[in-house]
Amino acid sequence: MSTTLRAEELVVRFGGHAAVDGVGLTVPTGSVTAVVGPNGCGKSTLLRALSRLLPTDSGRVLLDGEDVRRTPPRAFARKVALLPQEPQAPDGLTVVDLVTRGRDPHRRWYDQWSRPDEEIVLDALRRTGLAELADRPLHTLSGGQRQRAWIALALAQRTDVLLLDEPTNHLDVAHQLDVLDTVTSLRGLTVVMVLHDLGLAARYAERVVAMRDGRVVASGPVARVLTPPLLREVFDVECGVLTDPETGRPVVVPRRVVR
Ligand SMILES: Nc1ncnc2c1ncn2[C@@H]1O[C@H](COP(=O)(O)OP(=O)(O)OP(=O)(O)O)[C@@H](O)[C@H]1O
Repeated sequence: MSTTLRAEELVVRFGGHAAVDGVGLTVPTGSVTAVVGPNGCGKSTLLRALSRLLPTDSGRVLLDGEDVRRTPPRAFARKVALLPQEPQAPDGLTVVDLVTRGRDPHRRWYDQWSRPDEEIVLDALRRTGLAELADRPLHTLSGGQRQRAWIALALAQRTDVLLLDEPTNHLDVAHQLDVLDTVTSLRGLTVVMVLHDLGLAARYAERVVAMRDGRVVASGPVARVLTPPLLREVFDVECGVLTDPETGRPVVVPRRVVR
């Protein structure tokens, strides 16, 4: 487990507008990074560019030192899994069908479904609390159950890198903690996740990338980035930053908008 991910001077434009505007990023192997910033600042676009879902206008993404445009899609999918913001599945697909697809990059069309594949899928279902719902069609699930099924799919891919766009979307507080405990406790896994909840970012991430207007305003260890002046600059919100007496980690208290 030692896949390295790096972006150099990335630019992604939609029409004339640069949604990602010269972003450089080095993601330390085995670290957990939260990408934060206001609506429309380019977080999802950055994640999609990192996962090669979006072509870049300039700059490059390097995976283990190789430009990802040269990495074949299946090889890429064995190393990097993406949870997009609003994933879509064909009608009628069941939870287990979806999670089983996580094994596709690891299997050739003529390979038999193996015991290890089966165990990996069951493990992903268990870790996301979905074992009981495995045979349910996705469209019959609640929003939070469906979100967990997509996370199970990403886990079943058994990649070194997980890119998660708002993984806690639709989740109740217990499942938010469950999912983030799971993805941040898998040893050696490199996680980059977009989070709107600064409390969760402060609690789970080791590093924070703060974006505004397509650019990285600050990037580094949580306590260095989640500071009142920086939060004001990025979000136009005055915040208090306290220390959780139990964990010693920062707790962000939003106080007022200062536009
Ligand atoms: N396919 C697209 N076509 C045109 N503009 C787009 C497209 N996708 C994103 N944009 C624009 O690019 C900018 C960045 O969008 P992006 O979704 O990356 O923001 P975000 O930071 O993830 O926002 P949010 O917090 O609201 O999810 C926005 O101005 C958005 O309107």
